[in-house]
Amino acid sequence: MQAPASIAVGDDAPPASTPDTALVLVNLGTPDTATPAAVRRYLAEFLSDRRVVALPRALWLPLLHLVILPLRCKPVARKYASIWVPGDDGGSPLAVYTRRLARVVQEELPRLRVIDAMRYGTPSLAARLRQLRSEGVRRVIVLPLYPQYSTTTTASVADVLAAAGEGLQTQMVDDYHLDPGWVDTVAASIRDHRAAHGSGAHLLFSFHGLPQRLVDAGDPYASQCQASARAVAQRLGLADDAWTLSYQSRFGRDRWLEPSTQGTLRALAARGVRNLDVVAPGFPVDCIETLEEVAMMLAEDFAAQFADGSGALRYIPCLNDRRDHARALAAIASKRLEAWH
Ligand SMILES: C=CC1=C(C)c2cc3[nH]c(cc4nc(cc5[nH]c(cc1n2)c(C)c5CCC(=O)O)C(CCC(=O)O)=C4C)c(C)c3C=C
Ligand SMILES: [Fe+2]
Ligand SMILES: [Fe+2]
Repeated sequence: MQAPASIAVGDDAPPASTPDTALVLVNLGTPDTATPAAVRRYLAEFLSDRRVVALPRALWLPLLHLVILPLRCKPVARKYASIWVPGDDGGSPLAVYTRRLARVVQEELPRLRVIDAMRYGTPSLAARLRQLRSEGVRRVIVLPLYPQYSTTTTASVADVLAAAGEGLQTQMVDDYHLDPGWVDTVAASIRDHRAAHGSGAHLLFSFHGLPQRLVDAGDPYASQCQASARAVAQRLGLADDAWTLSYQSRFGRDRWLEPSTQGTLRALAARGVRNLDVVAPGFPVDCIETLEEVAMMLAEDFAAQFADGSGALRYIPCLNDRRDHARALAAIASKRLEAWH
């Protein structure tokens, strides 16, 4: 389904005189409602992307539509319902926080037009590019909200830009996994959380996983995750044995990156770590993978490792619409802008 070329309502309305340069913050995408039908629509688009699942189409598409989607859409819709943000400005957390983040980045960059877009679902990146063209925007900086580059995520945004960016001068930020402003902001969010809620005995960096096969084929994602975690730990002055990196959100039967977050939580519990802080700096905004998988399911699993009820996983929220997050992204975009002058 495609949105009309110009949807200028509410927050989407361009300022009276539209700047000729725009910044588009692109996130993965998420269902429009917490219903099995919407989840099915979203997952069908997402999981049909060859960048995400590279299996031969003749094998994968029947498996996806006849087995995976029918099995998955109902339980996943229930998960989304458990984290849905209420209110007029509510919706799926990923959509809500991406939209709010774009508004704060807009405040930081008054001379640019700043909008959000999604790789899958709505508002689609292709529709946003059409909208910007119709508003008279000539130059677009595309900033995928993936701090670490992966062929499955970042390159897929580049695919859309190549297909739908005609008539626009475009630049894309490939990654920002060691950007000093971003590293500072992640470190500050951990420090703030520890100051407010007490410091756990250990810090776990949990990143979204990836099939090992892609890493073996040269995807830089895992090494960028490691570099990000190390940089943040260094910024916090943490000793090497005070933090661990792991990968969450497995999907399918392939071998995924190790160690898994669930296995790591259990190993840390067995080692006697009772109070564990978990942060997910691969996710710029909170979503089903952080709020449901980590803050609900994995937190329960961790607590269950201690029969006397003494264990607690403390989830540190994503950067979301924090002012320093918006400033860090604005600075990354501004650097790209300078390259154009
Ligand atoms: C083969 C499958 C998948 C790959 C490869 C993959 C890579 C990948 N994903 C993200 C970020 C997010 N993924 C999210 C949800 C999600 N991811 C997959 C599968 C793969 N991801 C599925 C099936 C789902 C949907 C949820 C479910 O059915 O369990 C999300 C959250 C979306 C939301 O609506 O909240 C994010 C964000 C990265 C960064 C990445 C590769 C590096
Ligand atoms: Fe994913
Ligand atoms: Fe998940």
